[in-house]
Formats: sequence, C-alpha cells, structure tokens
Amino acid sequence: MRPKVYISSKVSDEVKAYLDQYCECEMWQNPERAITGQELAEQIGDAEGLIAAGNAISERLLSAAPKLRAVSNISVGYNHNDLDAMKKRGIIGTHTPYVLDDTVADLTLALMLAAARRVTELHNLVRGGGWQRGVGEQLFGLDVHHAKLGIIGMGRIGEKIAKRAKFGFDMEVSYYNRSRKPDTEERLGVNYLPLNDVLEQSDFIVLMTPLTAETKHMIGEEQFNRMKRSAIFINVSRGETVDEAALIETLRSKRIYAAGLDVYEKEPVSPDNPLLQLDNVVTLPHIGSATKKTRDDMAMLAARNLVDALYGREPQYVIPELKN
Ligand SMILES: NC(=O)C1=CN([C@@H]2O[C@H](COP(=O)(O)OP(=O)(O)OC[C@H]3O[C@@H](n4cnc5c(N)ncnc54)[C@H](O)[C@@H]3O)[C@@H](O)[C@H]2O)C=CC1
Ligand SMILES: O=C(O)C(=O)CO
Repeated sequence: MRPKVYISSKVSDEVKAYLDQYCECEMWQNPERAITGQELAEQIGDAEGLIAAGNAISERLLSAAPKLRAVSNISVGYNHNDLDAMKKRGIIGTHTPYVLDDTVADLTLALMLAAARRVTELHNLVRGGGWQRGVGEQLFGLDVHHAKLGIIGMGRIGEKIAKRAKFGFDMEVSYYNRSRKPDTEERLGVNYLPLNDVLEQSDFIVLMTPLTAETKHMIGEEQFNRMKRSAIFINVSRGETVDEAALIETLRSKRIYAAGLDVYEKEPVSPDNPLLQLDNVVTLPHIGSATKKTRDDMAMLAARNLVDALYGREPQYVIPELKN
C-alpha cells in the first residue's frame, strides 16, 4: 500500500503529480490562508509523511500523528522543529538547503539598497505628493558601493551575499562565523573578524545565522551600541536572533541609521508593532525565498526528500542534527 502523506500548503501541479506517483496525498486546499497548528493536528490523521511549510513540528502535533515517519520541511531553516521530540519517535526530518541561496541573497541586497537609499520612504513621498515640495538633502541616503559589509553567519547564503557585495558593489567584506572559513576567505577575498570588530567597523551588518539556543538574541542593546551611528542593520535570518525591543529603541533614537528586516520575533507582524511606524526601517513579510521558481524548486526537493524517506532510501538533505 502506498504511504499516506499530508501536504500542509498548496504545491505546484508538478510537485503534486510527483508525489501522487508514490503516495496517497491529501493537501491543504485554502490558498487564502495558511493552515493553523490546530487544523494540522486535526487533519494529519494516519499520515506517514508530512510536507511542512513552516508549521511547528511540536510534541503536540506528533502525538496527533501516531503513524508519522517523516517530516519534510519546505525550508532550509528548521528551528520550528522540535528535534528532541522527533528523535524520540525516530522520525526522519529533512530540509531544503542550496536551492534558495541566490534568491535569498538577492533579497538581502534589495534590503541593503532600500534601507541605504531610502527607497520605501521616497516611494511613499512620491505617492503622497511630497515631491512637489522638492527633495532636499535631508532625504539623501548612503552609498552601498565601496562600503564595508559585515556578515554574521558565513554559510551557504552568507557566501552568496558576500559574492554579490564584493564583485557587484565593490564592497569590502568581513565576516564573523562560529568557525573560520579559510576556503571562503581565499575564494571570495573576505576577512574574518571577531564579532565585536564586525559590529564596530561595518557600514552594513547582515545577520545570516540559523536560530539556535546560541544565536537567540545574539544581537541586542550591547551589540547595537557598538555599531556606527551610520550603520545599517539587515536581518534575513530569524526574528528571534535579535532582541526586537532593543532594535526598536535603537532605531527610534536613531542610534543607527536604518534597518532592513524580513523576519520578526512574532510573525506575522502585528499592525501595532512600533517597527511599522518608523521611517528608518524597511519591512518585508518573510519573503526571502519567495519567487515562484525558487518556492517550486524547494517544494520539489522537499517532495523528493519525503519519498526517499518513506521508501527506505537516505534522503538528500536530512536535518544534520537528526543524522545517525
Ligand atoms: N528570510 C528568509 O526567507 C530565509 C531565512 N533563512 C534563514 O537563514 C539561515 C541560514 O541559512 P543557510 O545560509 O542556508 O545556513 P548555513 O548553515 O549554510 O549557514 C549558517 C552559518 O551560520 C553559522 N553559525 C551558526 N551558529 C553560529 C553562531 N552561534 N555564531 C556565529 N555563526 C554561527 C554557521 O557556522 C554557518 O556558517 C537559515 O537557518 C534560516 O533561518 C534561510 C532562507 C530564507
Ligand atoms: O527556508 C527558510 O528557512 C525560510 O525562511 C523560507 O524560505
């Protein structure tokens, strides 16, 4: 009998057709909104496999899915997976690295450019008729080209950002990482610096680590106070890597120049979040990997990972902490 699979968000016809060859599939059908944790727990039933689109894989969900053998995340990040609970039940967990790197790096550059050149602020000014009053020096921005970029977390995506910055914008790129990367330093001409030096010396600081116990609130008041007053802070990693209250205060008091954000401590961001009231912030709704092609590629990779797991083959991208 073919294994039952639950797909928690709508995937392309091609991905669905691939899964249908090997599995009995049921898919969340409402394209208007994401499935809630409660709904997923109610619907997962006796599925042996789950294609998960950012859903919390919690003890509660797993206890509602007694037959579950494999969880395949359509994401590279897996901080929303309770790895201990998965290990305890012997559940195979997979993710989707590499296929999204260029897309996420492009978006990071978009945030750097938008924050430095005040793109959304000026867009709103034009739309609001403010151009009639002229565009004075107080609305001029900062240069991206030839500036100093510091990347915290020089992994797959960090490298792609470094490459764009170095070769596209003539930036001087430094990085801080858990371990040094001599190959990357040589290949891309980037310099390793201790974290405090990255914070103190960079014009742009990009945070690109995964969310772990170690990186939670890695950037807070102390770290913001080390940054230049002209610094631009970009977060495309996970919201909880930053102490958001400290970030709000830093931006409110203009302790740094601006921020560009794709991720937040609580998503979706509430309309009351003070970040949405500040001119020196560019906000995006966690869309780092969200082009049609990249999301389709991620879903296809997740589908292949799941089928391999359910048919007893080693999936290409098992979550490192769950590898035997
Ligand atoms: N906004 C979005 O849509 C997206 C966000 N992401 C986030 O970006 C993260 C990074 O993705 P990849 O580059 O593929 O991961 P990766 O694992 O290739 O790179 C992460 C780097 O951070 C370093 N790192 C880990 N802990 C650290 C610490 N405590 N201090 C310093 N460095 C540390 C690692 O050594 C590694 O070099 C994902 O885990 C995810 O949370 C990824 C894709 C899209
Ligand atoms: O892949 C991830 O980790 C994301 O955040 C969305 O692409």
